[in-house]
Order: sequence, then C-alpha cells, then structure tokens
Amino acid sequence: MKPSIILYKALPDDLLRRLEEHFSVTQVPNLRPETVAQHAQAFANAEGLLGSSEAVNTALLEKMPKLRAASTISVGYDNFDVEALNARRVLLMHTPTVLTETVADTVMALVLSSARRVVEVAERVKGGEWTKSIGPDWFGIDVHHKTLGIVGMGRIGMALAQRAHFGFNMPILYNARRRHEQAEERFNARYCDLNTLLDEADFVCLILPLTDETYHLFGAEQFARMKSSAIFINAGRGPVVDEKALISALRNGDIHAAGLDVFEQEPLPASSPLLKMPNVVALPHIGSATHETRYNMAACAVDNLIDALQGKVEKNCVNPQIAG
Ligand SMILES: NC(=O)C1=CN([C@@H]2O[C@H](COP(=O)(O)OP(=O)(O)OC[C@H]3O[C@@H](n4cnc5c(N)ncnc54)[C@H](O)[C@@H]3O)[C@@H](O)[C@H]2O)C=CC1
Ligand SMILES: O=C(O)C(=O)CO
Repeated sequence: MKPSIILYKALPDDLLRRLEEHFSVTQVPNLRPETVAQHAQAFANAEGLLGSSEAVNTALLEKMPKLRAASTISVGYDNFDVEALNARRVLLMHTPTVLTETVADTVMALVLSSARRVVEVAERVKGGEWTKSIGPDWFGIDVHHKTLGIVGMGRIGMALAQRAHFGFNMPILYNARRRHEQAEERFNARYCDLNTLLDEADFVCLILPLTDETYHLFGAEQFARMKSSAIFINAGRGPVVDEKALISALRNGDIHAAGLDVFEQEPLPASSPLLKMPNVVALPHIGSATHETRYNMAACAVDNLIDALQGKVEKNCVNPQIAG
C-alpha cells in the first residue's frame, strides 16, 4: 500500500501526478484546526505532509501520530517548530538553491526601485502629472558605486553580492555569523560588525532567516545608526525588523527610504502607515514568485518528500541528524 500524505498547497498537474505515483494523497486547503477536524482520519493516517506558509506546531503534530516527514515549498522554515519535529523524529525538508537567483533578482529590484523611485514616479506618470520636462523633485539617487551592506551572507546574500559587484560596481560590506572567504575572494566583500556596516552602508539589505536570535534584530537603535541618506531593504522575514521602529525612522528622516518584501504581519494590513509613504516600496512577499522558480520549488519539494519517506536525507534536509 502507498503511504498516505496530506497536501496543503495546489500543485501543477504533472507534479500532482508524480506525487500520486508514490503516495495516497489527501488534498486540503490549509492546516487550520477546523480543516484538520474535518479530515481527522486522513491526518491521523498521514506519514507525509507537503505545502507551505502554514504553522506546523505541537498541536498539529498531535493530530498526526504517524507523520515521518514534512516537506515545505520554501527555503525558510520558521513556521515549523523544529524542536517538536525532532522530538517526534519527523524529518523536515526544504527548497534551498532552486530559488536563490530569483530572490536575489527581487532584492536588486527593491534596491533599484527604491533608489530611483520607480514605483512612485510611474504612478505619477499614470496619474497624468508628467506634463512638462521633469525637475529635481522627480530625481532619485544613484545605485552604482554606492556601498552595499548585506546582513546574512548565505546563498541569497552571495547571489546579491555577485549582482552588486559585477553589475553595479558596488563596494560590499557584510555581516554574518562567520567570515565568508568566497565572498571576500570573488566579490571583494569586507566583513565587519553590524554597527560598522550600519555606519558605512548606503544600502542595508537584510536577507536573514527568522530565528530567536534574529527576531527584532533591527530596531530604533539600528535605524538611528544608519546614514540619513541610507536605504533599508528587507527580503528575509518581517519579524527580523521591529516595524514600528522602521515606521518611526522613515517618518523622522533617520533613513531615506525602504524597500520591503516581507512584513511582521502578512498580508500587510491596509491600515499600515507604510502604505502611505511615498519613499516605501512594499511588495507582497514575491521574492521567489516567478512561474519558473515556483514550479522548480514545488518539484523540489515533491522530490524531497519522496526521498525523505525513503530515508534519503543527503540533501535539502533541515534535521538529518534524526534520520534512523
Ligand atoms: N522574500 C522571500 O520571498 C524570500 C525570503 N527568504 C528568506 O531568506 C532567508 C535566507 O535564505 P538563504 O540565503 O537561502 O539561507 P542561508 O541559510 O543560505 O543564509 C542565511 C544566512 O544568514 C546568516 N545568519 C543567520 N543568523 C544570523 C545572525 N544572527 N546574524 C548574522 N547572520 C546570520 C547565516 O549564517 C547564513 O549565512 C530564508 O531563511 C528566508 O527566511 C528566502 C527566500 C525567499
Ligand atoms: O522560500 C521562502 O522562504 C520564501 O519566503 C518564499 O519563497
């Protein structure tokens, strides 16, 4: 008999067929308690779980006594209680690498659009305001040759550094938990402590995972330290930043502008002051959202679940140490 799994995200037809070749699949719209209650037997029987963007915690694991592997269609896994998974010896698989280049493109888009005011001035054109040759009130600031500070020099940080160094001649500073020889050799990146990076960078780009250590890593103190001409970019996770402090820093002119793909609450509430600020580019968490990359992420997650339930954890496994 095929192992049973729960699928909580729609998949392209060919990937669903691939999954069904290996598993008996129950599709559900989400992992909310009412959904779990409605499909209690399927959850009770499931050995695998596949989807994204939902909390997987002790309460859910209690409803899934046979669960052996969870596969998320994302690289970030802050929505999983990894300790609880480890305690239950449930493997957690994720999708690094396949999305790295696309997310780095998104970060570069945030850098360019916030510095050159692309969204703001395009709206002015659409609003019929371009009636004569433009003046300095439409101008932006240069990106090329400016200093880029990267906080979190992982896979995406490296892909961003590559774009900035070779494409835009930007000197690169970085802060990470350890020195990154490749970043220094390939992109001439300079390692520094966070305060030095904040003091010197023209663009401060966060591409960090959300962990206990990174929660609210950026607050009033960090924004006050940045240059008043600096642009702040966050494409990692919203709660790494104290959003109230960010709003104050933008209001007070402590920083010049912000480009944001992630927020403390997603979707960003319509009442957020960020939406009223012309110097904020706010995107709906589109870092990896291209047709090609989202397909590749889903395919990777399907393969990951097939591998994990066969005990293969050589790649893309967050907690391989628990494999039997
Ligand atoms: N906006 C979006 O759509 C996307 C956001 N992300 C986010 O980006 C994160 C990074 O992805 P990758 O680069 O693939 O991960 P990665 O694991 O390769 O890189 C993360 C880097 O952050 C560093 N780091 C962790 N804690 C730190 C701390 N306290 N101080 C300084 N550095 C620290 C790590 O050492 C590592 O170098 C993901 O965990 C996810 O949260 C990822 C993909 C898409
Ligand atoms: O993969 C992730 O972690 C995302 O945020 C979406 O691609």
